[in-house]
Amino acid sequence: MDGEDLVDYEEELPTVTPAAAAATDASAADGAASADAPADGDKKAAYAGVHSTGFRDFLLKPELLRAVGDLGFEHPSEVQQECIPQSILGMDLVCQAKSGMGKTAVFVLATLQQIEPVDGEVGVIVLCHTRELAFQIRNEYARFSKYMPEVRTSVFYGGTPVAADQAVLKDKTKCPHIVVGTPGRMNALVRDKSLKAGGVKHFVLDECDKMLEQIDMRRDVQDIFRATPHHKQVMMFSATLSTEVRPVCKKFMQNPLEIYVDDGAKLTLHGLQQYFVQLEEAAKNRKLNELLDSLDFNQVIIFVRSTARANQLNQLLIECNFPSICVHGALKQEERIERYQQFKKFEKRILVATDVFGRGIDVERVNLSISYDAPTSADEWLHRAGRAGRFGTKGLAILMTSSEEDKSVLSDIQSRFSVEIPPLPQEIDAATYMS
Ligand SMILES: Nc1ncnc2c1ncn2[C@@H]1O[C@H](COP(=O)(O)OP(=O)(O)OP(=O)(O)O)[C@@H](O)[C@H]1O
Repeated sequence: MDGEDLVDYEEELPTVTPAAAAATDASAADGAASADAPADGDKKAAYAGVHSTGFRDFLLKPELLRAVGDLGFEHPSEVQQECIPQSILGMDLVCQAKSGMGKTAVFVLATLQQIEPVDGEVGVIVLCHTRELAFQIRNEYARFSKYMPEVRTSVFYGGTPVAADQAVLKDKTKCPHIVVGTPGRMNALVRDKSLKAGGVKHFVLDECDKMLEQIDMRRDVQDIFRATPHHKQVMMFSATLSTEVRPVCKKFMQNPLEIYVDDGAKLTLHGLQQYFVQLEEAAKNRKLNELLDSLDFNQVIIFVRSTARANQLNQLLIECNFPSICVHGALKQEERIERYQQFKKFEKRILVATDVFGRGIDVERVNLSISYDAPTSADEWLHRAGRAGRFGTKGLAILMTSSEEDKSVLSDIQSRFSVEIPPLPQEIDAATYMS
């Protein structure tokens, strides 16, 4: 694939006929047994997939296997079983699987397995759409590469001094072999030649639909991609890959393996209960207070549509003595990461967030996701709801609807994912959403 092809697709999106899409989906589905959890029994175990494959069967390097063991991963999930064997051989991959099913480990293991670190050379680039997610992925690399001290990983994103990134890249003894970052900062580093992409052998996009659908990010992604060598492994991941975005992804790849686990209507998480509450805008605060008082939860993320609303709501919750914190794009970068870490470490139980936290963020104890403001699309709902119920655990997602637009998003969600989202009942048995 050369650079020119990539420039073209902005104007002319390739179309996929429904029949072709169905054929692709059907063939992918053939290889992918259903991840539906049985009615009872251990959900976590059920989500591990039906084959009896263990991480050992992937013939990973001993240092990786040891790290996997330390992390307590007993069985690969279905998406891991489907993707790891080919991706560790260097095959291009486009992969869609439900939220929280362990897509990150696929590319982290695939790249660590193949990497041959050369000092002064970046061999792996991973791009994602938010700074917190980049930070989180970098931490995943740190956890999995624990027994590979020769491999250096760095994270680069905007809102931090660029000179620090440039200095790390310039110093041969510090230059990372693996770089995780957000498109804007990464492109700036490529453009000013601090990041020499000529040695890149693996190029990964996480939340790829988000990055390729948003024009400014897509431009940055394309520019970085063009700076890398023609011959390399390309892997892309998301929980939501529409039939429109799939051909766009494939333009970056050569004969990719396409894995769509639990596609389309099946994307709803089984351990997750979903409800809506119809109410007046002015009644939202009172209802939220009531929910936080009456529901049993470990940690909750409350989604709002703007920075101002995040600040206001957070203030209100703090005044009501709730252990709340907020994150949004208007905060200073160090503050954003600091708050993300506080929440992740369970120092706060309530997080009010804009959609910067809607995708990818993995906080194990979150079992409640409340959309105080409705998301703008059905796909964004799925990502938000998926912050609860990670890796097959139980959870609860509640959508507040107050306007006609909210109602239409609700009906889009129900038809897109073939789910019925009922009104929130007066009482819910905590055992049904607490793991
Ligand atoms: N095989 C496994 N066994 C146990 N836990 C696992 C396994 N694989 C991944 N996990 C854990 O499951 C959680 C979710 O994984 P991850 O964040 O990679 O999901 P994801 O598919 O990328 O989700 P999203 O689409 O929401 O970004 C993480 O905490 C991860 O450590």
